[in-house]
Formats: sequence, C-alpha cells, structure tokens
Amino acid sequence: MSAALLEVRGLSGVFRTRAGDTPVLHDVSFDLPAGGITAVVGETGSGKSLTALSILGLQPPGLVTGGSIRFDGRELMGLDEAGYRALRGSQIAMVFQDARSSLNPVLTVGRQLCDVARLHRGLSRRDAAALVEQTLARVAIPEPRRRMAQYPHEFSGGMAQRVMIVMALLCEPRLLLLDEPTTGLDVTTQADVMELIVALTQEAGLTTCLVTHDLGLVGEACDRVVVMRRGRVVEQADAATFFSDPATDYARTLLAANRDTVDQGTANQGTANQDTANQDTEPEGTA
Ligand SMILES: Nc1ncnc2c1ncn2[C@@H]1O[C@H](COP(=O)(O)OP(=O)(O)OP(=O)(O)O)[C@@H](O)[C@H]1O
Repeated sequence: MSAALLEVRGLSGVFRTRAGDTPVLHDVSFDLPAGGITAVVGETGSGKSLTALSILGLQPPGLVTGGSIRFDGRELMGLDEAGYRALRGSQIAMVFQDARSSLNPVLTVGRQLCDVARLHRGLSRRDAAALVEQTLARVAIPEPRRRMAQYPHEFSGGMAQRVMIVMALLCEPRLLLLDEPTTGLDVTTQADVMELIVALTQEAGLTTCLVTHDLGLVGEACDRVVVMRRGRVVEQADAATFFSDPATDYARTLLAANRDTVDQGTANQGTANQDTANQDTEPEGTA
C-alpha cells in the first residue's frame, strides 16, 4: 500500500438542537492508504457511520462538523453541494446497510443500474445494458439478463447487496465506502459478499473502507484497522499487528469478546459482543 488516498484530521461533530449541543465526534484522525481495505470498527454508537457520511457530505440534519478531510490532497470540508455531487459516485461511492431500501421498489433493477451507467459513463441505452449485464455477471449474479427485468423485492438480501455493489462499481470510484455491508445476511452469504469485496478491491485497484462492528469480517478481509469508541479513534494499525498485538486495553477487550470468531478466521461466526464492550467498568484508553 502507498500514500493515503484519504486523510481525516481532527474531525469533530456536534448535534445542535434547541435542547443544546451533543458532541458525537471528537478529534477523529485516520488515513485510508491507497489500495487495500481499511476497516473502521467499534461498537454501536461509536461514530463510524457519521464519520463515513461526513466524508461524502451526507451528514444528517443538525450535525455540525469541523476539521479536515482531504481526498487525494484536496480538501473536502466546506465543499458546496455541486462539489459533493461531482465527487459522489464517480470518485467516492458508498454502499449502505440494507441494500434493498436503497433501491427504488417500483423500477426494475436493470433500469436503475442502466440509469447509473448512462449518467456516470455517458453510455447509450444499449451499451449501458451490456455493461450492466457484464458487471452483474462479474459479481456472480446468475442469469443477469433475466435478473435485470426483476424488481428489488424479487432479490434476496445478499443479491440486493451485490446489486448495490454493482451500482457503486459502475461509477468507477477510486474510494468505496461500505457501511455494515453484511449486516442482516445469513452467515454463508456474509462470507460470500466479503469474498467479493476483497476480490473487487484487488481487481479494480480500489481503496475500500469497511465500516463494521464485526471483527470476524475484519480478520478475514482487511489490511488495516481503525478502532473507534465513543466518537474517538482509539487505535489504528495494520491488521496483522492489530490482531497479534493490539495497543489498547479497549482493543484487547473487543478481541477477547470475539476470540472465537477471530481465531476461526471466518467472516461468519458472529458479531462483536457489544454488551461486553459497553461495560462502564472496562478499561479506557491506551495501555
Ligand atoms: N440523526 C441523529 N440525531 C442524533 N444523534 C445521532 C443521529 N445519528 C447518530 N446519532 C448519534 O451519534 C453517535 C454516533 O452514531 P453513529 O451512527 O455514527 O454510530 P455507529 O458507530 O455507526 O453505530 P452503528 O453501528 O449503530 O451504526 C451515536 O451516539 C448516535 O446515537
């Protein structure tokens, strides 16, 4: 892996309401090195999703962010809507949890994918359809032409997740953000989708950021790990170092809670024990 494609520095986030301010992101700093997969892990509510959304300027209403997010050396914080629109999809694509809800239920899957191919690549209808069929086949969707004529409700969760990954790939992004891409899928499908993400990252020379609370997935697939807790980054390391010699008590606690999953080296044996990780008595900070 080479220099960072994305640099987050001192990212802060505060929900501003009439009832007062609630800080949720505190001085978040990490890099996504170009090429390979970085996992951002942490228990529910640790700030992973808000960090990912902030990269694309998709913060929820009321969240006021500060700090710096540089993509390929270019500052993104403070971009106007037109600037973000130019960036989304074609430079940075995001795949959300629960793929089916990201698809329009009243349009066929093929139509939605072809619209993206035409918009982002300027293709004719016929060329877009050919590219979509080919890309669906690449992510192992059987009978892609027949599938293109179907509606989202006719797709299983795993297949819908593949469709969303196809949608992202059609834009030829440099950075792919995946927010809990396997949540809600059965364990075998989780493993298949992860395998696909690893293969596509390598084939397409993508930089991939995987937001997850599932340390089993991380061990299997990732090159680098960023650990968040309560809106802060508490540790970042290459995956081998993280798993063999974590630097913080918190990471050790998370790993211990997931030891079975991690040891088996599978992507499919369970998720972080959030109860354990949430205990207030648990050690905080660095060792
Ligand atoms: N729209 C919102 N309004 C108010 N608070 C919010 C909103 N979205 C998130 N939060 C709060 O911000 C904090 C960080 O949330 P975030 O969704 O980034 O966590 P996460 O690590 O992605 O967790 P999860 O895995 O559950 O999605 C949490 O305390 C959450 O309750």
